[in-house]
Amino acid sequence: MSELLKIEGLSAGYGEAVVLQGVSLSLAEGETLALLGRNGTGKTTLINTLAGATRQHAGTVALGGVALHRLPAHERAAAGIGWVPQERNIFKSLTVHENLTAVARPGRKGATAAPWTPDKVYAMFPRLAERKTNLGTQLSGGEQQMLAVGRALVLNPRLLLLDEPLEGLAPIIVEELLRAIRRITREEGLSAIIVEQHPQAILAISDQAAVLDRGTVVHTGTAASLSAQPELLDRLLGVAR
Ligand SMILES: Nc1ncnc2c1ncn2[C@@H]1O[C@H](COP(=O)(O)OP(=O)(O)OP(=O)(O)O)[C@@H](O)[C@H]1O
Repeated sequence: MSELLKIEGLSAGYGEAVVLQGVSLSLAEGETLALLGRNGTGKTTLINTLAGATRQHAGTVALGGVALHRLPAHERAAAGIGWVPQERNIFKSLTVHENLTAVARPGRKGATAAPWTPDKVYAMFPRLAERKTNLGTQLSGGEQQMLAVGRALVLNPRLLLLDEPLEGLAPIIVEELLRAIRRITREEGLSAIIVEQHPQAILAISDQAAVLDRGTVVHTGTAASLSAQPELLDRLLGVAR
């Protein structure tokens, strides 16, 4: 499998504050990475850095051979980044359909799966199809999250970044989103990095896992092997047993 993402010696933060220090990670095309760690260990900062929303102090990030770290944030969607931030950031004054059509980009050359269009998003999330003409303000938290994921998909990204996509959602919606994420990554073959507080649910649908602690990578390996070692997982996440 060819390498899609290569992060080397990455240090980044906010203003003069350095949060990530010497982070190196790689991800193969078509794989999903579960990015885990206790609160405040730098997971969101890493996702935001890939999206170009932090200050990068050192290191390189290559996406499909393109030097992502040299691109301003507004050029990263064209380079292949589909970002679903923790705050969702949907356009609340636009309808569901307008949210999707406002950002849609054509599919990528050479992509094997059919390109993501608003209709393909509606087929994935029938709840959104029912709410096509509703404004962002009229959506539940789960519907907003589905729309945020859909909006990243219609960019036809090479790498989907999901920052705590299940946070604060009712169990039934969590199940629906997990099924959709599995379809997007497994059946559609889209590469993704998923930050989550529910490690087992995410490890079950990921290929690789990385754990951050105080802004550095303290563990990398396959998701299956970390999932099979609950004591190691608890230790890495600082959970008392
Ligand atoms: N906008 C910001 N300005 C300055 N410091 C920040 C900012 N956002 C986060 N930090 C700091 O960066 C560190 C890492 O935070 P980050 O949000 O990346 O962690 P996290 O692992 O995603 O945690 P959580 O699970 O709580 O979201 C924390 O010490 C936090 O206080």
